[in-house]
Amino acid sequence: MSAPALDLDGVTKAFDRGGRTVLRGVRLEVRPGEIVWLRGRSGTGKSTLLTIAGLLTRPDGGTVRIGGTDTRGLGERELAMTRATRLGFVFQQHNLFGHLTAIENVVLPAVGPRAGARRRAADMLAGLGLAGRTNAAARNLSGGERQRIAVARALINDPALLIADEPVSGLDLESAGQVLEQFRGAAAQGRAVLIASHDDVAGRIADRVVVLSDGRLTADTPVATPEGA
Ligand SMILES: Nc1ncnc2c1ncn2[C@@H]1O[C@H](COP(=O)(O)OP(=O)(O)OP(=O)(O)O)[C@@H](O)[C@H]1O
Repeated sequence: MSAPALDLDGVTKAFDRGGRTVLRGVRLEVRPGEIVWLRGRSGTGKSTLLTIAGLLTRPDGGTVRIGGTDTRGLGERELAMTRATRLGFVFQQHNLFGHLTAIENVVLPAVGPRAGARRRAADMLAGLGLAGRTNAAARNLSGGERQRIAVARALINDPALLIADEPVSGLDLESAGQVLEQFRGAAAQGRAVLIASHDDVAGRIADRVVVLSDGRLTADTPVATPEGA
């Protein structure tokens, strides 16, 4: 069996000021092709957990393995390279550059030859029903279109693990459904997907749900997929 795309073991994190311990020994595996939905009340530390899983924040203790590689020994350059080539991120605020076109935003983080990246980006945008919007400035697109472009951007380097923090928050149901379909497609291609979301709609695509409470993942319940979903 292949290594988990993400393996967190005994992860702890406290923030200096106020001395709050946010994570108290989190254990989580996400396997290739699996979609895990991370839930928890506001302020419980979901974003903190995602930034640790995404190698943007170092934990105080515990291990973070990406594709079986222990990241503790990696320096900043190696962490940055791992982030760029093996991880994809989607945030609540799509973080697109408004003055750049849709395709320019998707290609921006591409590693390797530009021409190939542009072809892949154009294919992805076409697959998202955005072929006609390829050269539109991001600021002129709807929130749902921008978030679909943000997912395409996260996939440009063919990451093994996709990490999404509140990716459908504020979107109407149809747009949210389209964004979630992209995650489902990414998982069908063998990518692992970890989504933190307050929206129950995330349950439509999740294989598992884990709940963060008091610094630990306290529940790990299979999600029933509704008929026809
Ligand atoms: N850089 C930081 N410095 C100090 N405290 C922080 C920092 N980042 C987060 N925190 C604190 O850690 C706790 C968890 O925050 P986090 O954003 O991870 O929660 P969350 O579950 O994602 O919340 P929400 O659902 O509201 O987005 C909060 O009390 C927050 O104030």
